[in-house]
Amino acid sequence: MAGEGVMSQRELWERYKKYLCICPTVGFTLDISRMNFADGFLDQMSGPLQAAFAAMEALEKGAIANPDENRRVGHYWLRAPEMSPEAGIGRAIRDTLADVHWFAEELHEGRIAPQTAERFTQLLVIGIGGSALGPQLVADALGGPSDKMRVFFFDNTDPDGMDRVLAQVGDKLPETLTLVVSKSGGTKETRNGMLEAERAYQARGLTFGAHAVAITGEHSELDQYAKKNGWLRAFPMWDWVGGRTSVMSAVGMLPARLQGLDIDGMLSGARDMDRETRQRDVLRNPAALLALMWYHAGKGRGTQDMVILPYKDRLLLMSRYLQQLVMESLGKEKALDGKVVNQGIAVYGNKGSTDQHAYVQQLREGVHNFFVTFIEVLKDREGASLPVEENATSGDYLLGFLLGTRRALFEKGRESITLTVPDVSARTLGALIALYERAVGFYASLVNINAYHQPGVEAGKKAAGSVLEIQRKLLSHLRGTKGTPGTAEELAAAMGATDEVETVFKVLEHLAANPHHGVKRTEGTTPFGARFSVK
Ligand SMILES: O=P(O)(O)OC[C@H]1O[C@H](O)[C@H](O)[C@@H](O)[C@@H]1O
Repeated sequence: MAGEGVMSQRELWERYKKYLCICPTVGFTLDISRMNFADGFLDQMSGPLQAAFAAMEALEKGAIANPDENRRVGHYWLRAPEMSPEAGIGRAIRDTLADVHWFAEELHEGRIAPQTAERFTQLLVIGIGGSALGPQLVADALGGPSDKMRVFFFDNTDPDGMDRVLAQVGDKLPETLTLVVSKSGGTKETRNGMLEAERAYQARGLTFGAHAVAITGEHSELDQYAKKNGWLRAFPMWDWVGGRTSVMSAVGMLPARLQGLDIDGMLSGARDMDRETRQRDVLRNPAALLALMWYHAGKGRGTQDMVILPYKDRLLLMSRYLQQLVMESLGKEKALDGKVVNQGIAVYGNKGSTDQHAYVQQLREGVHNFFVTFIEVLKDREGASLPVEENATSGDYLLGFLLGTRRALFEKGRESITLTVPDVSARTLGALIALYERAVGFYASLVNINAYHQPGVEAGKKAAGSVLEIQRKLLSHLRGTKGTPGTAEELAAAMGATDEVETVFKVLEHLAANPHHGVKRTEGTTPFGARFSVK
């Protein structure tokens, strides 16, 4: 099979009907007719898929599904606490959710109030990775003019990025609640963001703790800091919830509820999708079908990139969210049996039809290393639409462009999945997230990897730590020599770090570009001959 050149429209319609997966409880359909798998493929995969179902069932019952970290994997319990393997876990989930509702209610009513203003009206969320991407997606997808609080994010250690956000908050800082979110409680970017926020409050004569809430693991560094400094509250994160699947814990639920969003709707959408994706009949299970299509597209080795194209502005951040969920879960060096496999699937995308005017040219004609997932949203907007032409609205065009692009790609043998959802409501978003969480879990089983750890992330963090260590040594050396300038090579040698001369050079260039440490740069005859000193 090689696209519409080979299959007639009539045959495609038959294929569409044959394979369409309908999820009645959430109103989704998943169409895999434009994936060129052979007729026997689903049968062929039934053995490995049954094993994936069994592994998922064990995971949901509380098995150690993350063996490297010796942890359970409990994000499905967050929307079905009665399924958790211990009563204590179920209780913790319910109590935390009740607390989230209570806290938001108290805050909206002004019974929990800021130090000097009458009410909290703004929300600054500080976190990174799984502690930011979910909350950002939810805030952007579901937010609107009737929100109870305006939401901002620090999701990096970029000083200018933080200045930009604080400038937007502006005079409303006294009415701003800051949530600091970190499962481990030790992530440096988040720690830095917290310290920068703290300084901003102090600069206005405000006590940070009276405006701050932590969401973190018990006894973490952040938890201790929050307690010591009298923060308003700390909400828990549990070790059986991974960062990238934490959006339905307090991590996502607290900011969303504070914003005034329907978190119960989100949880119910996820719960219903979980039920749909527990079915063992593959044609009724959209998560199993997704995982199988990923396997088909990339031959179980991730050779094809996953392009996520929602035709809806509100779902713009979906691809960013899925980038972490898919790539951090599936991008692994070793299989569960220790064999080197270098697995993963690359994810990118923004939104249609916008991207049709950017990279879709390459998708149709260029290097053939991807498959597309179109996300179609049936509901155009609240209320009626303007006719932009006779019998056509802007929303009709959106569908026209989606179907047109899908056809143009398929004509060239480029495959796509089409996921159709009714709207962008809290329920739909919960179901969408749940669908991908489970698809990732199934796919990980199909390729025999641990989806729930991230050993590769540590290497970068450690290396960053040693850069900062070199900088500390360098500055103390420069201060000790009282203004004697040196080149990067001379300074590295003097510090006994000849091998690290490139790092020394990069650090010096950065220090000299910023006023804080008082490092001065004098031009040399070559770029590498510049001399550096501290006054
Ligand atoms: O929530 P935190 O502990 O601060 O972690 C934030 C993020 O950073 C880590 O490096 C992990 O790779 C992510 O999975 C995690 O979501």
